[in-house]
Amino acid sequence: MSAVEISGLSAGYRGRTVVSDVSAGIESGGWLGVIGPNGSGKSTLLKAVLGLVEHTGRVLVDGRAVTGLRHRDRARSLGYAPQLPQLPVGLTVTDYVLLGRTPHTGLLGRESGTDLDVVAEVLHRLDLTRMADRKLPTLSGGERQRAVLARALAQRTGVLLLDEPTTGLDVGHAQELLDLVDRLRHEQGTTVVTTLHDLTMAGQYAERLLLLDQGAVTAEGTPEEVLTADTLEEHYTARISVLRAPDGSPVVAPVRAAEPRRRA
Ligand SMILES: Nc1ncnc2c1ncn2[C@@H]1O[C@H](COP(=O)(O)OP(=O)(O)OP(=O)(O)O)[C@@H](O)[C@H]1O
Repeated sequence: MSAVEISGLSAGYRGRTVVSDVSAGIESGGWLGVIGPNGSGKSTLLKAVLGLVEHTGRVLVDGRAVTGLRHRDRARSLGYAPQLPQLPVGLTVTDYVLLGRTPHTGLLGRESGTDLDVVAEVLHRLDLTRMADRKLPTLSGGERQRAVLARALAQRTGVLLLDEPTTGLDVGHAQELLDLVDRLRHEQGTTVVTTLHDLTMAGQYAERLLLLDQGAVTAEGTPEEVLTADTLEEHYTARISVLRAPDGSPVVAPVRAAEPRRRA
């Protein structure tokens, strides 16, 4: 169980600020969805929470400052699945997911029976058992995406930061993955922060949404509050209708222009 408190977080690269003064609180077992157009700073915000990019401001996990944690302790409390991970070509799926256990392995760096059990369970949950011995480059894009999530889940952290976890997944596997993350938060109190481009899914799974535009928070609240046609049209420069699913949740539908655009 881990509560996350972000206050006044700004971050950037080589002196250029791309995330400005973001504050957000996520209670233990909560799910915050970070949305926003391309380049608005979503990935950078996640990296700043992890301390991977230059930043100012504060991130507390259960009241402890993340910047004060040793690398190993940080990796025990924050699990991260990046959007574009570097995948070591020579590793099998099992070896790669075992890397997620590194913060827990003993001084000699040998994996224990518990580590292997955790990996087997995570592979099973993500429907990867059949591929356990395959080399990473032989996986399809969606299978690779699930292996990246498997590695983060194997870390068994109280907080999961997932950057576009459904990229490249078909709708069934995307739902399966988000359902699994949702189960973890209900069963184990895992606190979740995801970036998602699929706004309908973001609204269906996250309890609260934070909309970034040019690095600043432009809307924050429940999916019903944030996913309005006016707000989305303004910040995404898009034509949007917000429909309702049978359960009343917002369905964000792009609307095609009446006149086809002519090529110049
Ligand atoms: N390593 C880097 N060095 C310099 N600039 C960077 C770096 N990574 C990202 N940026 C810039 O920071 C800004 C925010 O990028 P970021 O990846 O956080 O956006 P995003 O909202 O996650 O985008 P997308 O939806 O396209 O994935 C962009 O202008 C991007 O070009």
